[in-house]
Amino acid sequence: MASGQLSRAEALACAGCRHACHVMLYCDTRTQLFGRIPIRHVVLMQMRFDGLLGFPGGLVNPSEETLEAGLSRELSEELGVALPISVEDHVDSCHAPSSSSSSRQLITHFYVKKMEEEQIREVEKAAASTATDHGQEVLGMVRVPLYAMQGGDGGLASFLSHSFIGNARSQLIDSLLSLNLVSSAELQKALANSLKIHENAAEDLRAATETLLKLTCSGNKQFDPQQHNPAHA
Ligand SMILES: O=c1[nH]cnc2c1ncn2[C@H]1C[C@H](O)[C@@H](COP(=O)(O)OP(=O)(O)O)O1
Repeated sequence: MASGQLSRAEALACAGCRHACHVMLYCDTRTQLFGRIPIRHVVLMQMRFDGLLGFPGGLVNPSEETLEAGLSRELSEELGVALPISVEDHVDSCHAPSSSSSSRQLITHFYVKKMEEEQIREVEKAAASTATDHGQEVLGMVRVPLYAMQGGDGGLASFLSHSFIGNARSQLIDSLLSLNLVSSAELQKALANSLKIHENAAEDLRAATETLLKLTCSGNKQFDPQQHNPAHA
């Protein structure tokens, strides 16, 4: 067992811990992007309310429900379908990085479930139409692009450079590797390109901040606070 990981029994024995369960739903596909780039697999993630990428799921109370029943309940809220999740779908449990929002330690339980392509399409449709969380806690489902394009920058590398909640990025990378959805060479290239994209994005953000400051300053020259403050009238 990798460091930081817990057995299911150890995790459930943790008194006072909070528990969250999330699942990676995926399928094989023969479809090709632009009729030439094999998509190979559809892997579902979601854009959360906080602007971060994560897997569907949420907090579960093991004193009231099993981890799997709790996960299935969360999925009906987020995806609009109550997918049955079983103990066999469980991949690992581990302590989440500590957060300032709660003093109680969080344990995250991760599951992986393989589905048929048609079932994945049904999930996507329901998530955007009947799911109660759509547009609120979940801003939308997204498919993870597993291919590389545009000299290696586009596709998986670009996707991995986004911001993820908790350990969701490593849950994705570990699963892609262990399920052989992407080779380790492809992943290494994607991660190396992702780091470069991240550095360029930091530059872009600095430039955008400077532009905003300049615009704010030039705007403020036209707006004379002395004239608009009743105390100076
Ligand atoms: O995809 C994830 N992978 C690992 N940890 C995650 C993921 N999504 C959320 N989390 C962590 C961080 C969150 O604070 C808790 C609770 O999850 P959340 O989905 O926000 O729970 P609720 O919908 O509010 O029940 O788990």
